Parts: sequence; C-alpha cells; structure tokens
Amino acid sequence: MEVVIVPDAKAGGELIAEAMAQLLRRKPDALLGVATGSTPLPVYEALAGKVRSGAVDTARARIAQLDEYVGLPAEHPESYRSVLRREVLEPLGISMDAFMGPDGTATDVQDACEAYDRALGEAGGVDLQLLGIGTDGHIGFNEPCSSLASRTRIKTLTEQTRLDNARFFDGDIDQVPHHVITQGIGTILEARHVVLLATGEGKADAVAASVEGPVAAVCPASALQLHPHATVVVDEAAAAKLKLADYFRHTYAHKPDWQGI
Ligand SMILES: N[C@@H]1[C@@H](O)[C@H](O)[C@@H](COP(=O)(O)O)O[C@@H]1O
Repeated sequence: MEVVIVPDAKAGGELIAEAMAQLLRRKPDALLGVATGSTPLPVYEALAGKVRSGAVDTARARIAQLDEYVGLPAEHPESYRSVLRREVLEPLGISMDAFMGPDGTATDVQDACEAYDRALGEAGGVDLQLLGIGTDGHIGFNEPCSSLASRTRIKTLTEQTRLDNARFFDGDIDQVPHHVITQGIGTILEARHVVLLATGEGKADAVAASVEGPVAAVCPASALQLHPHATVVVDEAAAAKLKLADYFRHTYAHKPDWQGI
C-alpha cells in the first residue's frame, strides 16, 4: 500500500485525475470505478478540466458504479446513478451507454446484486477504482464487520451513515433509505488499482486505522492492505493521526518519476 500525503483536497484531486488520464492514454476504453460523496469531487473536476483542454480523451472510457440506495427511483436526484450522471458522466462527456451500475429499483434485489457482480467481470474488470471512506472506515457501503471476502449484495446502513448522508436529503434522516446495494469488499479488491482519497480531520481516525491498524472487518478499508496495488491519498488533516507520516512523505518524495501512483 502506498500512502501519499498531499497539501490539500485540490492537490489530491489533481494527482488522482492525472493517474486516471494516464490510464486512459494507455487504455482508452478503461473501466473507471467511481464513488459518490463529497471527497471525490476534486478528482472529477480536475479530470473534466483535462478533457476540456484536450489533455485526455474520454470518448471510449467506461464508468462503473460502486454502490446504490435501494428503493429510490433511478431518476431521484440523490440516487447514486443520478449523482454520477450529474457529477461524473456529464462533465466528462461520457454517455449513459458507457455506464454500468446495480439496479436499486429491482424487485429481486439479490438477483440484481449478483447480476451486477457478474457484469463487472464480464466487462473485463475495473481498471481503477476510486474510493472515499466513511468516518467508521466503510468503503462503498460496506459497513463495519462486512466480510472482507464479500461480493455485491444488499446491506443495511448504520444510523451514523444515514446521519452523515442526511445532508443530501434536506437534512432529514427519515428520507435516507435504510438499505443499499454495494460492491462487496472482495469485489472491490478485484479492481486492478484501488485508489482511496480521504480529506479533512473527520477522516483522520479512519485513515490511521485503515493504513496502520490490523486488517480487520471492523474497519472495512483496512482490506486495502491485502491489495497488490492500493494507493491512499490523504491531505494533511486526514493524515494527522498517521504515525508513519514522515516515512510516507520520504518515500513518495524519492520514488522514481516514471512510476506514478
Ligand atoms: N457510499 C458513500 C461512500 O462511497 C463514501 O466514501 C462515503 C463518504 O462520503 P464523503 O466523501 O462525502 O465523506 O459516503 C457514502 O457512504
């Protein structure tokens, strides 16, 4: 696992957007796994800037969704499908034909989960999966004690996560669904490169537990320690509780220029 400490969220966004751009130059039809939440927005903004300036071409890029609320109509403004259309696909000029995600409106939710998990494999697998992190260490919607081998499935949200996400539902927790579909931790770990971005002091405990704590289901993001190519990008505030921060700074400052993240 590589930990990169950047000065602020904008620098983190630029670093990850450049990694995505390099991937797309090498593999124009790369499948990018994207996350929702506030944290990844600087990545999408930086990548959209590169598309506008002609530094990268997204004509053949494909996008895969990480997780979804169960029961929200697909056209609901806060369904993750709508959020990703608004924040990722439209700014990047990628059509919905190149988008894949789980069906949060399916009557048979289990079947929808299995179908999406299969579809990811049939699409050749995710090339780069971008993740945020919840204050409790969750990735996607894999709440604490999710199996580290889990596949795409239905999960029940904790009260804390519903509270955290109420800000997208007029601050009203009652509007936040209890159930979600999320790629499992085992599914996420199949991506060729996993990049987690965390910013702000609110994420410092979760980052320290994920990077320097034991691999444990109680902290789902710690599963990234098992991945052969995982990059954790953190700003100074989110890095505040890392005991090895100086070591991470030193190794990143001295790595070969050609290596990228
Ligand atoms: N399912 C999403 C996660 O993918 C995201 O990482 C998390 C943190 O969101 P934020 O980046 O807004 O803190 O929120 C939700 O739970």
